[in-house]
Amino acid sequence: MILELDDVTVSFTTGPPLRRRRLDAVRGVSLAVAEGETLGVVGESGSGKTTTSRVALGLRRPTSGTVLFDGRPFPRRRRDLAGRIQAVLQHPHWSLNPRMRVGQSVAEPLAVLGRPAGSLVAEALEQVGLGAGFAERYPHELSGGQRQRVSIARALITRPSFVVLDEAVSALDVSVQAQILNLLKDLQAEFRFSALFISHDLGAVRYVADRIAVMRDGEIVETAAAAAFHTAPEHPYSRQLLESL
Ligand SMILES: Nc1ncnc2c1ncn2[C@@H]1O[C@H](COP(=O)(O)OP(=O)(O)OP(=O)(O)O)[C@@H](O)[C@H]1O
Repeated sequence: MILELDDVTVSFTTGPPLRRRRLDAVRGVSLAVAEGETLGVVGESGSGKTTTSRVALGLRRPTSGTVLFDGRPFPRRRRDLAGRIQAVLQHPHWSLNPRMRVGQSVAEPLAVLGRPAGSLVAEALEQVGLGAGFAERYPHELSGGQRQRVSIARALITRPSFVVLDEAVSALDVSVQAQILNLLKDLQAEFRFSALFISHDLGAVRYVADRIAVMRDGEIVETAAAAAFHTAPEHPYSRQLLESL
């Protein structure tokens, strides 16, 4: 397993002083992502998806439960992961620095590791269907789909074994979404990374995931192979999601 969450709970304390209360953003979540597999997590707003993605990226420690990446707890220093985990998030204009040329943004994960970029940036831009010329552009000169392609190039440039995609296509038009999902599938076939694909959109999740976990109110109510989920979802909430598609 590349990633294993076992009985993970993340709690926050919220509310005004004297009326503080505990809120579990996720509660008792167990999931595993196998080598080369894409696990899809679907759930509506507030179901705990973003918290799950932050735990999977090692950016948030669970209040209780265990998280193993490649069989071990996350290292104390993120740098020790050496680019083995990367993220693609919803709004590329948050992850891409508006003042940096695309080439510099794509090279940044390598720079952090002290590795030379050489011809890798041009190659990465070709791989996501943009072409090397895009390296000179700024994010505001790109369409939403192109920006998300840049984010993907940037995520894959360290050849991660695991990628977390959190609402990675949700901000895009439907036709552009399909292009990006196809690109992701092609890149995964080529580079064989494992992925956690998180979205409120069951259609997108079903398109890319091998298995699907359904989240509701911080808990996983069902995990099933994508094919089985399509024909025979077990949980009433899963059926409801499928019917609303
Ligand atoms: N830092 C925080 N402090 C207090 N409560 C939080 C915090 N982060 C998340 N929560 C709460 O935990 C729950 C799950 O939040 P989370 O962001 O994981 O959900 P989500 O499924 O990603 O929703 P959305 O799609 O709207 O972002 C929500 O009720 C949210 O209000």
